[in-house]
Amino acid sequence: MTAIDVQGLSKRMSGFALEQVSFSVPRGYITGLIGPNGAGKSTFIKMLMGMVAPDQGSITIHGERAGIAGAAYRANIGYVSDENIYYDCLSLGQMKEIFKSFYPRWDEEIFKEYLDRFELPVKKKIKDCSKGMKTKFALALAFSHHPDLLIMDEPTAGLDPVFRRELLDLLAEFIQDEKRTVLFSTHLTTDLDKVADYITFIHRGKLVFSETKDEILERHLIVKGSKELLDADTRKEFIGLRETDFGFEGLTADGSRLQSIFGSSALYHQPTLEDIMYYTAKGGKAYA
Ligand SMILES: Nc1ncnc2c1ncn2[C@@H]1O[C@H](COP(=O)(O)OP(=O)(O)OP(=O)(O)O)[C@@H](O)[C@H]1O
Repeated sequence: MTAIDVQGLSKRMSGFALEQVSFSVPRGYITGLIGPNGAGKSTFIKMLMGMVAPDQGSITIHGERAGIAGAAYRANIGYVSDENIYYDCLSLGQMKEIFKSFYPRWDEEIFKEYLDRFELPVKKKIKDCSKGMKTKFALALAFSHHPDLLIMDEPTAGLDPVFRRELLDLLAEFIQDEKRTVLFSTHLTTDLDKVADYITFIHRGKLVFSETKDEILERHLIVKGSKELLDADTRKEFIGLRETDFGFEGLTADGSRLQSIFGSSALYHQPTLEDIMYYTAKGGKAYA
């Protein structure tokens, strides 16, 4: 089952273009959206939420076409923005009163539980809250209207490590019934190591891959060797290369192929998600 289906999505802005992005987010799992600064993650998330209109392509959420006009599907989405989208002059309690009127499945008891759990003072004005408190408030709101889908833009940024771990546990709990789905962007790939089932990687407005985390980690390989192994053909096998006077280290997306080419003359190890992001972003331009 698919929660989100994206087909041929394009958006042009000054100095940036999201180009022909197509992938799907499976229902019942946690998908991590990764990519370097300016890759287009927030723009993509805003398109999901109907806050930015695509130039071309379509987004379908639980079978309903997403868009600026069609607001009904949004009641089923718990959304956490990376910006403060609340009124600064209001208290948390006052903001909640406005927010809940948009959500038919609003659950006051759950909201109170999250306020306690996150230690949020209901009378505190939003402008007086720390960044982490605002994120916790956004999460409390999102969890309190029984969404089927959580879409979050860098929810773990600005959170202390203890709460970050707690949030990851909450996400794992959220998808337990296998009908609910989480999509979140992050720069903290260690968060994804812990909870993500699928990874979608966007770089310079283009989709690099969207696959299960296990498949991604299995097929990519870091290769180290002496410079004699590099020639015009073997260089093409790498997504990114770091070269020194003595040797090289590079990332390939087809580990078994490179093992059959270099055999025992090179060293191999499995990359982390951070390695994959680093080499993809730097490409051939990375030097030690
Ligand atoms: N309203 C806008 N008008 C023009 N350009 C924009 C607008 N919003 C974003 N951009 C540009 O679109 C590109 C992608 O930005 P976006 O915020 O989607 O990236 P991101 O992957 O979320 O980055 P980061 O990891 O730094 O948050 C950037 O070059 C940015 O300057």
